[in-house]
Amino acid sequence: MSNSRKVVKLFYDVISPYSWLAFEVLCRYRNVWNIDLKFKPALLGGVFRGSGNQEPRFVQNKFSYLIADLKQMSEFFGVPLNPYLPGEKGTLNVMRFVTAVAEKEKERGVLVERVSRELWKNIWSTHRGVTHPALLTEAGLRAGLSASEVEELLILSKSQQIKDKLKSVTQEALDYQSFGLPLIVCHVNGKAEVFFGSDRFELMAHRIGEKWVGPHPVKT
Ligand SMILES: N[C@@H](CCC(=O)N[C@@H](CS)C(=O)NCC(=O)O)C(=O)O
Repeated sequence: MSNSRKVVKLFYDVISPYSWLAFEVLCRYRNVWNIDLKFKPALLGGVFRGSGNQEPRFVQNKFSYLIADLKQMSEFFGVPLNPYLPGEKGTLNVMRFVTAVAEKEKERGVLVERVSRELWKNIWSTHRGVTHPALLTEAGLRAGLSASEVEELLILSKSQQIKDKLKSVTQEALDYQSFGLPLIVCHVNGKAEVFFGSDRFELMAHRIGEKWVGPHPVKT
């Protein structure tokens, strides 16, 4: 294996609980595996529309299975999500906000990580929701942004630049033939390898020449 770090892109939407699981595991492994983790905020609704897929909630048996599965995965992965049917009617404004944070800090990825986590908590831990601007502000403050920074990001999130950026990242996921999220794309020797879900890490690790030791790796 070469010493150069492998680029791993995580396409996610905070409406997706499985994306949260994948996000936390990759955040843990980025200090263990020789990877360069890139956050790619995308729109799950756009991925469903663009691929012709539909939300899992429309198939009752699938939905019931997902609730039970998420309870087990939450405990196994150590991510505090309480599965339920969220009332959110789409996360367009939310993911534009996350995109604005990601664009503002460019390569660093520190704030986008914190903001995304706070938004996931709002939907999936405390069930407070996220789409109302006041809830976005509150999550931004909890993530360590100042009130004026949040205000600036909310304005930026409505700009054409950010709308186009979210569209292009969602299209990038579709170009990798995504039909849902999370989508993890690893670049190995210049070739993209694509994995759907938070349950493909063993295979992914094998493909990038790393070792999967479960969802709680020991930090080095
Ligand atoms: N088996 C995957 C399931 C991931 C999943 O169900 N993702 C949802 C969004 S939270 C999705 O996009 N589903 C589309 C589909 O299953 O067709 C995992 O464990 O992560």
